[in-house]
Amino acid sequence: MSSLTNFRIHPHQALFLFLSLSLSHTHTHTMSSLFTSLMLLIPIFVLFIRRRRSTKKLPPGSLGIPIIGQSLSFLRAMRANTAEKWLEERINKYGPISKLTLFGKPTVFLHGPAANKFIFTGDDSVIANQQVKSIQMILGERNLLELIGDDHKRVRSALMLFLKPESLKHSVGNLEEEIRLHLEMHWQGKQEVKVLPLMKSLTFNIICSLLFGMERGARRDELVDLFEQMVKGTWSVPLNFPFTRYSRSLKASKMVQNIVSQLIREKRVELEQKGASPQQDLITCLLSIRNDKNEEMITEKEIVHNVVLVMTAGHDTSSVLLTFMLRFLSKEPVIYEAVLQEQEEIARTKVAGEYLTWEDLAKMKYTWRVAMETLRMVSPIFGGFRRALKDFEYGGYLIPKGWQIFWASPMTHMDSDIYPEPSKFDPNRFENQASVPPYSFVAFGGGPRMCPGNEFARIETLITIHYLVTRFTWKLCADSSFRRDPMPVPAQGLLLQIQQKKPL
Ligand code: HEM
Repeated sequence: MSSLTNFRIHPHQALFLFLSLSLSHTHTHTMSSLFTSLMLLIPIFVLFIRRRRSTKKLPPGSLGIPIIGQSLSFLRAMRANTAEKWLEERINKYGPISKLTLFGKPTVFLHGPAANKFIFTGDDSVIANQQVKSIQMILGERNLLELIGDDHKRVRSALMLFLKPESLKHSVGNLEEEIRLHLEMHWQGKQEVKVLPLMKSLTFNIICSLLFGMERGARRDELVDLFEQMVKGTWSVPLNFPFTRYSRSLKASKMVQNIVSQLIREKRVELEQKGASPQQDLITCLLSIRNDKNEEMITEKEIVHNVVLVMTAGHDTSSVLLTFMLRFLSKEPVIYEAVLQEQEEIARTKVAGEYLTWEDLAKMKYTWRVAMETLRMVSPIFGGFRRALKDFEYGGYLIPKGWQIFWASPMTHMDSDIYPEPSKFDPNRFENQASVPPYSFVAFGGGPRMCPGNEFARIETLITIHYLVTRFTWKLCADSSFRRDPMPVPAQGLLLQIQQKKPL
């Protein structure tokens, strides 16, 4: 546990200490020496109690109306893309630690790299990663975000078997095929495209095909519609009444889980009866992990809930990154030229139709810096929640058991002490990554729960950008402002005028 955390001593413990000391004296001394001891101990006891009380302060701020608190005003700010300003005003008013009520629970908001470190690496017997009720009910209680201790390690290592770079190396060709197919279907021959929905469809198809081994067709189409419906309710007030965003989302989640369960049944048959390779997709890989007694180590419920999590965590995030990269590249001609040059150099080494290799991806250093700068300025994940499992102190304030702990990436990413001129788009900030202070770039989180899909996201982003800059030119054709819902959504989905300059 971080040294910043001091546990409280309960009043009965202090009293017990006091009485034990006094009584041990009665065995050996006279009444007057007992009296003297008591007189000496009373000021120490009073000081002890005072100290305890002085550390018992709750953080500044107001909890507002129970359950609702500041949720509606925060969600309004998110939708108006003023959530950074909303939080900045809090920080200016109350400092980096303040209390509020979000999504039905008393919450403490913590700001800054030290707070990020504390949250990401905190002892999980004190800070649990439990999500807000609305998210938990939608994604399922056995998803990785809800698991702690050995359960978290077991399921996370199972996912990493598939998401680690050594395994992903073999997926570059398949990934490239999905991307080419997408460009042939949705970009080739078009003059105008709406980027965000296209990127969502691309990243969803990539996940369905590479991670779930799910064929294109009616089932994938049904899944994508239900999924969109499901995601909309993740950051909402958890009121389960007919026609609320939240209840629609819960209903969609049930249907998504049914589709995934059916898929698992099919994969189990393929694995047990048709000798499918465990490496063919994530679901088959999870089904094939066995203990000494040849029992499945990841339960069916865990597979369902984690497939739903990976869909959520890996699809919208990557599509937002790609969309906003195109937006920044459209507005920054010098940076666009540098990306183009890097990608053209790689394209020149290929004959028509030849696939990119793992080594090619390693050469795309500048393009990845552009991605990191995009993530700094428009993080797909605005922030996240943890829950206090015990009373603890942080920064001199008491954080009571049961409260939520809220972190928000944009507040760190736009801090001018860490990133000079934070509103300037400058990928060279990441040229020397060692110069970025720890826990200051938190687009992928940090610590033992850092995003396990970051390498997957890197590969799909680099290959997609390679094709977009080397095969097309584009121009923004409308307003490029955006709102958060809860992911960043550009106005009109980011409309681009495009022209194909080379065959795919
Ligand atoms: C640009 C793309 C992505 C971004 C910005 C992103 C961001 C994040 C962040 C910030 C967290 C940590 C949340 C927290 O600690 O509260 C996280 C966790 C997670 N991400 Fe990603 N992610 C991306 C892509 C992906 C992909 C492609 C996958 C899967 C293929 C994925 C799967 C996960 C999972 C399973 C977790 C939970 C990890 C755990 O609790 O141990 N993410 N992601």
